[in-house]
Amino acid sequence: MRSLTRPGLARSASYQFKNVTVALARNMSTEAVATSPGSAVCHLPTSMPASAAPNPSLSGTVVKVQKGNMPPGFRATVGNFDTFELPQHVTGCAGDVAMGRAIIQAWRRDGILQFTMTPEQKRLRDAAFSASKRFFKLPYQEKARCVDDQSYAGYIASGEEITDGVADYSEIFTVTKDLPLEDQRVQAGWPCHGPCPWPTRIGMKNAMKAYMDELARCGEVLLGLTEAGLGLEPGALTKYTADGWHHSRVLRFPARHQTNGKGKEGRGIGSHTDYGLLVISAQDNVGGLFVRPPYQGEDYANWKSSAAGMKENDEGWVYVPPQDDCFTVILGDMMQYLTNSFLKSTPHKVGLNNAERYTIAYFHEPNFQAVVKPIEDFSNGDQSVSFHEDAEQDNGVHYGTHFTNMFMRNYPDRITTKRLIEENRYPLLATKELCTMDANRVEEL
Ligand SMILES: O=C(O)CCC(=O)C(=O)O
Ligand SMILES: [Fe+2]
Repeated sequence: MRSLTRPGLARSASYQFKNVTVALARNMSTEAVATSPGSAVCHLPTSMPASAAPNPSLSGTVVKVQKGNMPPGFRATVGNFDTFELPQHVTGCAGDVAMGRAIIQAWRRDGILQFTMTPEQKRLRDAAFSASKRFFKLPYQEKARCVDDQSYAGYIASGEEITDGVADYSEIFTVTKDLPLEDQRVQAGWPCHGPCPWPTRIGMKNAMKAYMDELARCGEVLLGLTEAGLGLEPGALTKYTADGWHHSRVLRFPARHQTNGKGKEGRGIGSHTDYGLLVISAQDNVGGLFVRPPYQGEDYANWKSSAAGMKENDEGWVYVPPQDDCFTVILGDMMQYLTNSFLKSTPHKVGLNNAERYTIAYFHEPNFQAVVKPIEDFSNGDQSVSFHEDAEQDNGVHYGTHFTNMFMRNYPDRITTKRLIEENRYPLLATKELCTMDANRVEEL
């Protein structure tokens, strides 16, 4: 097996560190477990990685897992990720800073972390998964009617989604912002804006709405902790998520065919990165997800050129074992761009297993109109990072354009893509109106 070096907190060539005190990523600073003085409400990771107990995800051991767990035909390290218990609110207390730093270290080391579900979150998750199962059991004709020609929301049949030119066998219901036809943005023909074509009778709309509202709250908490961990002003990240383009993919993966869950006839989802800030997922107990931790020398910028298909068949993937009552959180392209790759968008892929698999991925995103700009100065514990001298001299990334590009590429034959092209809507993305969030919400755009 090719040996892969992990960056830990090592500087990348384009970073300029001030006060370089580089701690080993694995050697968690004591600050990370320090409680806030006099605070009873501070919250700490439920399982902090102890430096004495190496995280197996880093051991480099290749493990063959028994049937019914890791999809057959795959070789990967089995992950054992840091698990956090999130606070209800972020106040900026010492505990928030400590947890923010621990969260950042986990993402920089593993590309993924977990947080535990509250009883209420378990209830919402169960209701959403039940609705998902009711939906996918509907007759094909009924599911196929759940399509909209202006938004990308609705049903995606198995084999319809294309990643890196190859069909994926996931069956999906996408939920995007459910905008009525009278909405001004829909009237104006803004790309991707339109209703969500919910199925009738099966209670999916209410279940998904309640689930996504709760994850939107968690997404804001995670961004708040990330701000605290990076030493940023409150709002440095969350200013982008006002009326964020949050969406979800409700997924069902069929059981594999004879092709070992790989290749044209049996791939779950090919390797890719997702587009926005955070992806918060819940999976059932079947297993199929793999993530690729940040490796030195592996640099992708999916907003510039597609990262789909990268390293798909290489060594170095980490299996994400189903973990009872935990959400996983990976990072998206906009988080990478904002932090100048200090936090990288997490490559991941899905293999088909012996049994069908259900999962729901929630995407916590910037506002569709947001133009995201890299943050010039931040810190991570003792380590300060500045991009003043190296900052890319570009005009930022327009999130709505990135989202539209991704969906047009993944669904080239969908009615939504055809209408977008026929009505020449794409150039609207470059107009001032579509590239500027409300000035009260995001300054300096
Ligand atoms: O199935 C999963 O766990 C992940 C799904 C995924 O990567 C996606 O929907 O973009
Ligand atoms: Fe994904």
